[in-house]
Amino acid sequence: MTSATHPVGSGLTARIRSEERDVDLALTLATGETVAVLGPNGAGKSTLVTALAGLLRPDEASIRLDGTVLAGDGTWLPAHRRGVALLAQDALLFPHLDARENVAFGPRSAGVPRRAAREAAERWLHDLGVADLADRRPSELSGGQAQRVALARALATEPRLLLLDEPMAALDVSVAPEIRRLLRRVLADRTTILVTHDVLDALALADRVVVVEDGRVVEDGPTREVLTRPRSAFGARIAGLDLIAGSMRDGRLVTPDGLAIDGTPSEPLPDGTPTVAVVSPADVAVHLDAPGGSPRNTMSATITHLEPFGDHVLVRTDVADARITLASAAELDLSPGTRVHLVVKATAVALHPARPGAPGAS
Ligand SMILES: Nc1ncnc2c1ncn2[C@@H]1O[C@H](COP(=O)(O)OP(=O)(O)OP(=O)(O)O)[C@@H](O)[C@H]1O
Repeated sequence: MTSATHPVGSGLTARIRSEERDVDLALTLATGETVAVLGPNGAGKSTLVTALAGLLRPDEASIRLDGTVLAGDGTWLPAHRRGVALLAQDALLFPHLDARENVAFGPRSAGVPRRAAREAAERWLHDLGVADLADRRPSELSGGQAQRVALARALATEPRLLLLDEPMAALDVSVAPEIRRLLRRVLADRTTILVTHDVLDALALADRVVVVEDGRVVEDGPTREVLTRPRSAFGARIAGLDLIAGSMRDGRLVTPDGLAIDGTPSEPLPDGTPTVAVVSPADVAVHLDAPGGSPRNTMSATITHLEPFGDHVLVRTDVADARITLASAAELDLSPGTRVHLVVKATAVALHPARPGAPGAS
């Protein structure tokens, strides 16, 4: 039900500048693209989304969405005329309306007759798996249920741009995977900006990652590239992870090169699911000879380079990176070109579904 309503156009071009907040951000999105915006507290992420939504008017804004000027050249379209929907951390449903009325509110405000708006609301509630909660008020919903209703309300307005500001942050950790899975389906062909602190959200949902620091964009690139080879301080703090892409076969991740990796799935991953193995380089050991006999993953690799990392060394290879002590690096006499075996316990490997079509995910 999403694709028929998704207009074809040129996507989003935006520049937002606020002197008071010391924010100057420029961003472009192709139609249908999902971009994750990551950054530390106070970086300017909320300023960006509230300005795009039309809720905050910065000193300067130039925003064009699918060929329509939302802001700039003397124009400042009010929030309800932008075709932009914002879903925040808290569902912010109207407490006196039931779920159906909450979802119907958007189409009603856009002039859709009462009955058609109700029908649209029921379709969306059904699509998001909460049709049976249509008569409940927000106080009778769990956090996850309320967030599904809030998402239905956002989508029922048929937005051309969807803004998600930490949509899973207020949810119980046990509910987050389910909502992430739902979002993966819903966002597949939608132009979306997802503000998140969570690397997994970026991996599972985003085509591209933009890192914002001190009110400026400091990184912008494909998700896996930014997360594995961060160039900014914040990028390095949240990422610097080993990400190995493949798809599931017989309960293991198998890479396009045929490497099979055991790990702990974050959710049920049926055969064929595009998957990314996430490993911290600190959990990867380096051996010159293949160790035998233990239930561990062993990967043959060639060292590409070695980087000092405090009292450790980051051993970069063509497969994954390992962080080992200076003493062991010296003992192993490692250098670029050395063939090694990387060893990691299955319990230290998290297997997460990847966005279909993500680079490297087969
Ligand atoms: N209402 C406000 N009035 C003035 N300055 C503000 C206001 N809200 C935020 N700021 C300032 O604007 C800058 C950007 O803040 P913003 O809230 O956009 O960051 P953020 O990346 O969303 O942070 P967080 O992750 O904590 O939500 C910060 O310097 C912040 O102190």
